[in-house]
Amino acid sequence: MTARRIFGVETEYGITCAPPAGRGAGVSGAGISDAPPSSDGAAGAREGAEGARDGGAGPAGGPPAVVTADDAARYLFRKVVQWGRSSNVFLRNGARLYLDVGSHPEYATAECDDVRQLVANDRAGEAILDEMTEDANALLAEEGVPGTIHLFKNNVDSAGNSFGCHENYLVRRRRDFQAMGEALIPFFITRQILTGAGHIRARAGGGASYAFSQRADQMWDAMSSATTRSRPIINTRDEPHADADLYRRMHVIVGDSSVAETTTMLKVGMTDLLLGMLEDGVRVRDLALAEPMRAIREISHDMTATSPVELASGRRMSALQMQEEFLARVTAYLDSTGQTAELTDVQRRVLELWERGLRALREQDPTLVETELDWAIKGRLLDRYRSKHTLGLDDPRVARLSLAYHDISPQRGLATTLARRGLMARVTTDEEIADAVVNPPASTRARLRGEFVAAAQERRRDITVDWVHLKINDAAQRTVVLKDPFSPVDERVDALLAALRV
Ligand SMILES: Nc1ncnc2c1ncn2[C@@H]1O[C@H](COP(=O)(O)OP(=O)(O)OP(=O)(O)O)[C@@H](O)[C@H]1O
Ligand SMILES: [Mg+2]
Repeated sequence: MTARRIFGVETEYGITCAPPAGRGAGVSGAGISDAPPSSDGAAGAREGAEGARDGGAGPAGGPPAVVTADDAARYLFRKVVQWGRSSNVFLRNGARLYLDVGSHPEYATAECDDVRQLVANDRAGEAILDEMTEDANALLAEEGVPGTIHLFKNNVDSAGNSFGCHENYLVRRRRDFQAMGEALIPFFITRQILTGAGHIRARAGGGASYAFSQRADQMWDAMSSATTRSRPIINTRDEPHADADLYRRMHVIVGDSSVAETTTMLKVGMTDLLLGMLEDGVRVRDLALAEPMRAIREISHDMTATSPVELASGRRMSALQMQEEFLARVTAYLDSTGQTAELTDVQRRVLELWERGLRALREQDPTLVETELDWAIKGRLLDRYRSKHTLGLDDPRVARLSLAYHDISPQRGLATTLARRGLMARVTTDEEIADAVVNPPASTRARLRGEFVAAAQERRRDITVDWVHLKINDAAQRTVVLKDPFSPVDERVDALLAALRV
């Protein structure tokens, strides 16, 4: 077995309220059949928190929304606020749900220790937010407010404002955290050729081109302790949510939100395997980039993945060659340490998809991954639609179809239909997702939090919870601090639960 690791994914969602039919309704799911997406309603997905903090502009193009993104977010969270008296709550499945600055919902999965479990928990977040969206739309209808709220699992709106999908990995504390960064920065900059969500990018002189990543153009620094003023690849703010003597939390800011489960699986799974090798002391010094922030953009824009970028050593390598190096070193490390034979099924699937994704690029044959990697699934969808209707990539109908790929609604979005038709692969089952909506991961600290939240809800008791604290708000103010995210059992929590149930 590879070393056990805790990880969690935070996803910020784009939100918009589209005008009703007649004034341009939301994108329909029809795009994958023959009819064009019905209208331009959803094209103006509003900016997320980061855009708002940066003073980003409002949406460009698309009709004016009838309800602002701020108002839509308030409708979305109305029930949550009634229930939790806050728009920042922990749920009985161990996750955190909140409304950040800039009116945009964020779901942070509970701590997971297995990639498949993480994928189910990430999808559970979508299911929870979709249910909230349906409730909010019913509320709009009741109040006679025209419009439909859409939630998008993407990273950039039509005005170019960006919002994030952050990955968190528990790593053992070492003095050479910065040295790990030497290997991780070129890894994060090049993995977009596999895990990018696909992005229609307006060209300066007119027209558009397809790029790997929505997020690449938005990153400004390699490493930094701030995510608001600067936008780093790794956030070095030291907040481990665990015993600080033993651990750090690697907070990864770069990376597109993933729609396909297999893309989430690969993104987190490949990073976990590389981290295991680096934590074991293997160094990767020779792949540092000369100009990381320039390289991240160039690599995103080059769909061949074969144009060379300059390394700090003066050597020139393509993103494809660099990812081939990372994969070769991880595979050799797993072999030489006897871990290959003990990999889990999902870890084998990660290595296989990593290899096949690179082969697809080497052979320029996206059909090798066209049901598994977001950029390829979406690229195929857009290509077929464009050739059927003879449209340019810069046509607004193509932009709307592209946006519908990210709409989390099983009715209005495309993912559910694509999966049903065998055009998008799955990792989990619907049952696993339904389970993750109500139950926390059973193997981590999240289990304790989930039980505590559930017990408090049932007894209507007032509590305060965060990643490490469980507290009953009564005269005794009993608090338990959970410094070990690996541990799903704790006698102190048993006592706390007993106190809640009296
Ligand atoms: N010790 C840990 N190691 C790795 N991941 C963790 C650990 N504890 C919690 N996590 C995960 O980290 C994520 C934290 O999400 P949260 O949105 O609260 O992030 P934050 O960076 O602390 O806060 P913010 O987004 O407000 O800046 C969750 O997905 C959670 O499961
Ligand atoms: Mg967060």
